[in-house]
Amino acid sequence: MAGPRLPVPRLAGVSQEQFMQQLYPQRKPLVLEGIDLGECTSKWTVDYLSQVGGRKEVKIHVAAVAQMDFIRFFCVYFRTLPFDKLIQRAAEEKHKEFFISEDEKYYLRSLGEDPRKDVADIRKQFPLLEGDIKFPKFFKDEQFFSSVFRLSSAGLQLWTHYDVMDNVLIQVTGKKRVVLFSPRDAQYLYLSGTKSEVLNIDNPDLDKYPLFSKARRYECSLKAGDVLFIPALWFHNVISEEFGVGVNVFWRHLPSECYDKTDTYGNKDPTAASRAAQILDRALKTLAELPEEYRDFYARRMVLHIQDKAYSKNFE
Ligand SMILES: O=C(O)CCC(=O)C(=O)O
Ligand SMILES: [Fe+2]
Repeated sequence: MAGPRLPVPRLAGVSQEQFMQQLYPQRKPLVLEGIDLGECTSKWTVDYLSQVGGRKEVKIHVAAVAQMDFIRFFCVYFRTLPFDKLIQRAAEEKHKEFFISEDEKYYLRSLGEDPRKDVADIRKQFPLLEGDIKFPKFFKDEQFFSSVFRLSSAGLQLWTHYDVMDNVLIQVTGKKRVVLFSPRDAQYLYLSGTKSEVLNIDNPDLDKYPLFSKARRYECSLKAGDVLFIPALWFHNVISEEFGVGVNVFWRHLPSECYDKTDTYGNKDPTAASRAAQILDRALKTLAELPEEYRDFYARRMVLHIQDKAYSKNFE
């Protein structure tokens, strides 16, 4: 049986004050309608983007199947294309020129100039597009982390993952379906790093992933002009129902010193969480010195201790 399904609330005409004071502190996803995004929603056609976005080489994922398999990267390839070529290919269904197959799909997540050192910022990498888009003014300027240009072929599905920044995902053109899961349901998602191993969320293999049926599934459809607020740590899985482009803006929720300074993607765990995970690995190595019966007993006691000391009492 599939888990409970819940709609993501949609709200129109939300002011900065209402967002900051009432909505943001709830740490729940929301679709915001009617936000002033500038001219991008009408201007960013395939022709316009291929002309104005330029010929610069961009790194992309090319998928021979719609559901990208990030675990084995089976049928997913990393390639580069000039931006204008990418736009044209991603917007068409069958390709005359292709890497793997005539119906391959494309995904762009834009990167910084030097992806190891710089965060993505659409205003720097695509300066001619900057004037067309206004970021929602919900956050303080100093919270800004990055702005990422995203582009996807129709039908492509991005695996379920979490990011560590607050996020406003601006759907500029095209439609997509986004399914979200609460950070509190992480125990049902079979995580591998920041990603869930359950690729087929609509028809999951429950023999392999029985707990997945307990995960509460929040769902929304985004159309051009919609903005989805994804709080940090909320899992999201995205299917592009049509070819479309979007921009997501990551904002820091915590003070900047809490984040990993080498993170350019917005998905490295806060440093205190990584340090705690390293200490836990050491604790596990120490427990391994005991025979199984004792290791099991003390491991269970440690789990109870963590639950008692570190779980929040405020969450359902
Ligand atoms: O809409 C997309 O293509 C992916 C969105 C996403 O993962 C993000 O904004 O963090
Ligand atoms: Fe994401």
